[in-house]
Amino acid sequence: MSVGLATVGCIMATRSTGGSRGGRSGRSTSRRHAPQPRKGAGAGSRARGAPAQGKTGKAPAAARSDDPGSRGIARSWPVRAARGTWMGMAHAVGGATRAVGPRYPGTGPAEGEDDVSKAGRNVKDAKETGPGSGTAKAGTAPAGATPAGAAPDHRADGVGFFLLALAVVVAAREWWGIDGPFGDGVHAVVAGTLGVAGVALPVLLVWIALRMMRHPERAQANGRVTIGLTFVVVSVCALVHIGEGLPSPADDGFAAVQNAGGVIGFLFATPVVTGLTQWFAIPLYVLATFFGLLIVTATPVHRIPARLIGVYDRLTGNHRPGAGGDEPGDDAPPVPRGERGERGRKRKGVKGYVGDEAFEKAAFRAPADDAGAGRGPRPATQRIPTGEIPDEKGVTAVGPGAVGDGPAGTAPSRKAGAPKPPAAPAPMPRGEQPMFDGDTVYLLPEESLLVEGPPHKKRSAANDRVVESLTGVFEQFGVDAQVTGFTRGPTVTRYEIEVGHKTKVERITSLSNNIAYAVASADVRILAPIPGKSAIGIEIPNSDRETVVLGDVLRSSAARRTEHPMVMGVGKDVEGGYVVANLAKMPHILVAGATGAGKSSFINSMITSVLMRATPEQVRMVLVDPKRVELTIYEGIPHLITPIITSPKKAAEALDWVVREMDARYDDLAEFGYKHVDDFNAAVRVGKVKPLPGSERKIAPYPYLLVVVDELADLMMVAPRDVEASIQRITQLARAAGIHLVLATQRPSVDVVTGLIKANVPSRLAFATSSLADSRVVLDQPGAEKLIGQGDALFLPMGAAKPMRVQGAWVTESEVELVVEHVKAQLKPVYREDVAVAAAARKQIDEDIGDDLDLLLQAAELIVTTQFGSTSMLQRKLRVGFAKAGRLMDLLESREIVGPSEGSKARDVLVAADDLPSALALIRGDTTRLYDQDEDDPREGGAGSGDGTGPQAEPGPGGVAEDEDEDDFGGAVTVERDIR
Ligand SMILES: Nc1ncnc2c1ncn2[C@@H]1O[C@H](COP(=O)(O)OP(=O)(O)OP(=O)(O)O)[C@@H](O)[C@H]1O
Repeated sequence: MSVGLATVGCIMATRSTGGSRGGRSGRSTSRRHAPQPRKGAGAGSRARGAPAQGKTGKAPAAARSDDPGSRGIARSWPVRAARGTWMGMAHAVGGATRAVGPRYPGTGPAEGEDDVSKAGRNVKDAKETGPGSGTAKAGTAPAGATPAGAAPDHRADGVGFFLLALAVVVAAREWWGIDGPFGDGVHAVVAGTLGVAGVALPVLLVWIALRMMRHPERAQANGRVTIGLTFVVVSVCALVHIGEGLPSPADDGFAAVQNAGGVIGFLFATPVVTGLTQWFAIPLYVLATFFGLLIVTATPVHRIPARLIGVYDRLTGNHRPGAGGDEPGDDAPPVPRGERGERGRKRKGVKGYVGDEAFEKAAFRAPADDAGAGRGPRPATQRIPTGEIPDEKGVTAVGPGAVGDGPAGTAPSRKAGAPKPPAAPAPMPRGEQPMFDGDTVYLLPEESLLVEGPPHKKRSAANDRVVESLTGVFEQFGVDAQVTGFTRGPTVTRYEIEVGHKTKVERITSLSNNIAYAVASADVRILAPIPGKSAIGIEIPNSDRETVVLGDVLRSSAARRTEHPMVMGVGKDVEGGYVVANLAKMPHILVAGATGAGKSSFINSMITSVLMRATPEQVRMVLVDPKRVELTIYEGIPHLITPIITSPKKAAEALDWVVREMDARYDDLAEFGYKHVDDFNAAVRVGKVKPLPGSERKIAPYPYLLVVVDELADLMMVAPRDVEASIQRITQLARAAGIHLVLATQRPSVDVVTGLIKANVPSRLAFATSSLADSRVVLDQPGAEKLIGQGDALFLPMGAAKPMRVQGAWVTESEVELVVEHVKAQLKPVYREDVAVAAAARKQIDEDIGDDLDLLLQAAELIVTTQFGSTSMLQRKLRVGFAKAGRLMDLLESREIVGPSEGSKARDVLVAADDLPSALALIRGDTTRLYDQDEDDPREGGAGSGDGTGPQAEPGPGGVAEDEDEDDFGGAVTVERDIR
């Protein structure tokens, strides 16, 4: 526990703004060479840290601007003393300011932080230095941390203190009328500049100062506030000046200007009124004032009503669920990226992301004329509470960046000299979630780490040749049809054919072999008709195909439109639109395709997308890689909750752990009355979830858990029943618990992708399959057998009626390496020990069963469902010998599933068919599942009703969802039509 507490307090997730926004070089320089001071490190340590930059020959901008010492300017002692005194006073005032009012991680010791955690944090601070920071001192931040924001509270305190002093000076003259040459000078400046509005200046200065001191980390928000206030001040001065009759210094004297809108009022009001009359000027400046206030309060126009309700609730103390009043305001604790913008929203779907398309729907398409890549919100620097992972039955919850001193839970690192991973904390009572106190700064990887692809071609000579060939075929066979156009995708082009008045559509479909012959391609796919169009589509592979790079997909507006951490870049559709999907909305996906079709590449893109967009405290992963080669590159990333699992047996056990984790989450949801983990997290973040009386538990948000299995067949070979049962249980319930499965297989046969798995994994992605039968297993329809490999896929997200053809996004190994290097350099993984512990515990229970668990489960299921306790039936159905069947029967008897032997008669079956799940759970030794799911488990309701879209409630793939919009692939997917 103490180690857990010592781990981390909060992470500042910073999304770099890309090269175009500048500062990139400075940032990366500092990442590699300039360990920045952690919060709390004194100026001295900052100065000491700076020389470490010496390798590059110049210090990063942030360090240079922040630390005079780094500029090498020798200061005399009086200057240093004055500066030290000023900063000391400023920091004392700043600290006092932060100590007043609600606290949140990042601006001081969190509530409840104990000495141990503080001490632990200091240990961590001392240990954590970035790679390459050979000279880094204790107390320096991990490399890459807030270069521009080194000790933001120190700087902000200095500025804030100055503003406070200024406010006092202005108030002394403007409010209390202190006379004298100094006072007159102040009045001349204040009233001369702002006119009568200068009276409000002290209030404004105090407000800005307090804000800077209380939220030093919100550099960006402070910038926004400054812009908004500028609008307000200028507009108010202009309005006052108009109201006072537009005095001018030349005609009416400077005193008249001072008594009106000041120089600002004069400069902004006079030209507008002269040019456009005051009937235009007054509404203009009223609007500008209003606009400025919206900027200051970060209120989009459509959120004004919700904000007003929020203000009302705050004033009246009214706690309205889902209303703005309870939501974090500008001055409330910062909310993690992806969960912002929830103020004032009524709950509909997943709270906190209402209005976010990727959350509202499982799949969505952006219109073709959607703005291009590079637009949309760019996640900014922010501080977020670190990912404390809740535990199961006392499961230790540990988060990234923890530093311990024991060997347990060590993170295997492929890099020589990589920092030693921390020890896992001691187990805690069920549901306990240790808080992470202190500051850890985490930067999301820069987008520029992912390369840009070539611009998309809308037409090429190859397309013209195909049009000629198609026309030739129609002429040759006397079919009245013509090519009316085409849309070129990266891999295939869809040619649109319109048939003549009396021509049967079948005439075209029957020509498919001739068309394939004419265009010299075996992979011709005919859509008759193209959904939503009176035209036939003929998809023909491009002889000059293009690679879709992941970087472009993630930079597209479709991806930027949402900040959801589980949004991934899928690729491009057949019209060249970018496709992104929200894994949380899938909520589980089956990825299948023949060897070499592109599954692993897809999984790489998926994991890289998550690494690019999500902090370890937002998303944690369990990676299962029985092939042992595909995912090893991710070993040691802080998003991992357990080392990459390569043994199929262990993988089956890990799935079992996921079930337990899900159960633990559900217990919390039930206990605190929330239906979805997002609701729970939002409530935790605003302090609405309080530990039960007498409990010392510290409640923290749950991260999403992404479980990736890169070869389901290997798991199904070792423990089919167990794996199937775990998958079934996870997929049925896990959505509301924030747990999502990605199952990949190159053997989409019915023994691997069983009916049970299919029924519960609603989203499917089929790469080229080797047979039509495989396509049917994956998609419930043919089509995948005609795909051309190398990332060409049919994507059928949950709720979609028809699959969309996409070319999967491609990310090179070197890009992945860069991203992985970036995340690993910042935090070390902290593994959940209970994954292994649960497995060990189970082994003991199963000792007398030995390797027969799976057979025993099948036997129990057979006997209970048929209510017929016959050994020879077991022999027949399970294809086992007499001795084995007899042994199974004995085991079943020992577990009171069947009665004792009655000679040649069948044994009594003691368990009713309805109680089968409990009986199977008993055999597995899983006591947490000993309840009747259908009747007693409060969790069932939660799952289905989290947002009303549990897998069972949804139309499955192939099923037709109501309101199906052709362009709206069920909601998990966005397609952006800006073609690049
Ligand atoms: N999206 C893509 N864009 C371009 N090329 C791709 C894409 N996906 C896969 N490829 C090409 O296909 C090759 C095989 O892909 P990948 O390894 O992902 O297949 P796989 O289905 O995982 O095969 P296996 O099951 O054997 O691991 C890659 O090495 C690459 O050359």
